[in-house]
Amino acid sequence: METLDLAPMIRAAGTVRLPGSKSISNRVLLLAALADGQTRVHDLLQSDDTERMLDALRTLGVPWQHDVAADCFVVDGVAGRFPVADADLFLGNAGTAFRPLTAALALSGGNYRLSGVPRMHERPIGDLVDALSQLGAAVTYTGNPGYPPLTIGKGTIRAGGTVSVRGDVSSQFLTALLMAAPLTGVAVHIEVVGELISKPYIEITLNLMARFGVQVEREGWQRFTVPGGACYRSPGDIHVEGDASSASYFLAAGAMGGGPVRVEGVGRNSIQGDVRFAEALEQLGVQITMGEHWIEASAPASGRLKAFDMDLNHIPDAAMTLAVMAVRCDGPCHLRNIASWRVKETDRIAAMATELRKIGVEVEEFDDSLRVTPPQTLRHAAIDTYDDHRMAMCFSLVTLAGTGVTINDPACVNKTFPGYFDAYRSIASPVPVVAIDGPSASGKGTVAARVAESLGYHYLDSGSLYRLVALATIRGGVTDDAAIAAVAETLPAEFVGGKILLSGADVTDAIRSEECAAMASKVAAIPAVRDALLERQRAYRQAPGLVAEGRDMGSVIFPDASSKFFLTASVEARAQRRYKQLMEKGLPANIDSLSQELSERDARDAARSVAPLKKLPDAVLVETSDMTVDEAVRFVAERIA
Ligand SMILES: Nc1ncnc2c1ncn2[C@@H]1O[C@H](COP(=O)(O)OP(=O)(O)OP(=O)(O)O)[C@@H](O)[C@H]1O
Ligand SMILES: Nc1ccn([C@H]2C[C@H](O)[C@@H](COP(=O)(O)O)O2)c(=O)n1
Repeated sequence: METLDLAPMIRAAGTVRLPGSKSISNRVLLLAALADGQTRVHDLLQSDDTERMLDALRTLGVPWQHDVAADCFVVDGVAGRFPVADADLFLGNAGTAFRPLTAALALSGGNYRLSGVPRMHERPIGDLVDALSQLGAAVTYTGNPGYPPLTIGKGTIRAGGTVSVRGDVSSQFLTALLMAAPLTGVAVHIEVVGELISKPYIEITLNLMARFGVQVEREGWQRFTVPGGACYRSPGDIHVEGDASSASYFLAAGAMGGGPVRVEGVGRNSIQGDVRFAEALEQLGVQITMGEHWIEASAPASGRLKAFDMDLNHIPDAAMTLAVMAVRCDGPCHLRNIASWRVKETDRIAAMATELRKIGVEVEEFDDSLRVTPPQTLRHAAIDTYDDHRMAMCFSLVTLAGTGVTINDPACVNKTFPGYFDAYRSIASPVPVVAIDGPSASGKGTVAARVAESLGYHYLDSGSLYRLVALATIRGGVTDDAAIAAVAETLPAEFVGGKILLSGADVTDAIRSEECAAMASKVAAIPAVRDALLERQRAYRQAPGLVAEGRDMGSVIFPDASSKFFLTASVEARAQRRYKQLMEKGLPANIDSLSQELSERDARDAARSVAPLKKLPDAVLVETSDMTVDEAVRFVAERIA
């Protein structure tokens, strides 16, 4: 499985042009296909879900082409009758393709077989099939009753009458019925049973049907009438708005990372319900400004995101973004009325709870709500994404809450936003790292500590971690690699006020012995030890920045470091420095044996197979043999990017 490591971010600001809305794109494609005349669709979302719809339309004999020069998709409508009357359609996990196509094909008088990925076969469709049956359609389940896959036969469509459909599981059932109703040629009255959820999505459907010439009459949200004889006519050109759900990640980034972050493609006049995410952000104190086609978000003036308790039924997709923002709020947050999460790409309530807990958040999970209590600190975790694009995009935001994350299967964002991570990195700036590597006694510790102090950055002496493992190993009499790695995994070390503690005891001087240094070099060659210490070292990357020194800071731990240095000096110069250091501490020393030990240690550190000591091509070489400490510090400080 592919994974993506995201560093902790220090701020977010900039502008993102949004990809087209998934909900609008797939509705427009189907309406354009069913319409009379040619439609030129501009700004169509190009992603897995729209590809499923485009593939299906091609299989059904609807002519369409991508006019690359004009940057639009041209669909030649079939005026309500698909040319291919017998076909197999695979629709992946695209609910916005599966439900409307089911309805349109069920009322088309052909024979079709519709299937998807395993998760699609777990997503209920029974309420839609029941409603279509009331109209005389012949739809049967080929797997579990109530779920795809489906077989559609030639039904006998009944004239007039009223059909009822449940509105409290997925609003896509009503959308599908509404869009397909004109194919019957007769008036169709639809009554919604139960409280209609996600109403803004129905507004999108009605708005787009009107753009294609079909006006639906409605009485509140309970009763809809599609008039008899209604048929779709192409509006000629149609523009797809930017995706308001995708906008939520960037607006949240502006709120969590300072901002301003502007999204272009949706704004004040959007027909998408998820633009109301901006109102939800305002309740958190976020500063929002809006134009006709853009929205901008900046952090609250107070600097604190306010805790919230909100009914989020009207913005179910964007609500996921709020669940992750809750980790930075100033108190427990309750997300209510989100039961529809359970039947989306995955059970999003369960998935969100599981993954938030991995990063150290306290989460209470209820049937239709989530309560999130922000922790003092977050920890790094590998986030499972459940083949759910929104899980991947949401969890990128924890990088603005003080920790890095690993996103498993990041390509799942292709469902709606193939370029998501590039767009995110274009507005989010990683916490800067100055990586200083080099051999023993080259002066990297001294220089790194001074540079960190002058910049006000955190400081990581990575060698001390290997020395601590070495000391624990010596003291515990541990010899085999697996046991040494286990020591590294659970190393009970603390850094308190300039002192280094192991199991609570001060070992600041003990880890500096030559015996410990030699052992450190040996345990550092064990791959499992290095793996065990990896995230522990990365956790030092915190705002406002980090200066990290060791052997593999620039190559393995922080390969994206903003500045990299390789500090070195001749063996003679380094042996002299170490000799002086020991003499000052009143410890016995011998120049020749120090030279010998340094050379052996350098050779071992440079020859090992994992993370060997070496100068990277992108590191600045600092030859300190003839430099004073002050000169070396100045040399580095002047070259920090
Ligand atoms: N440019 C320099 N000129 C003279 N002495 C220096 C210079 N840089 C460092 N020193 C001295 O050399 C000694 C070793 O330096 P330091 O501990 O910083 O090296 P190091 O590379 O971090 O070593 P190790 O990897 O063993 O921890 C210190 O006493 C330090 O003051
Ligand atoms: N990033 C690091 C840091 C240290 N080591 C190993 C190699 C050294 O011999 C030993 C002690 O380091 P020092 O305190 O002298 O910097 O630890 C490493 O492999 N990778």
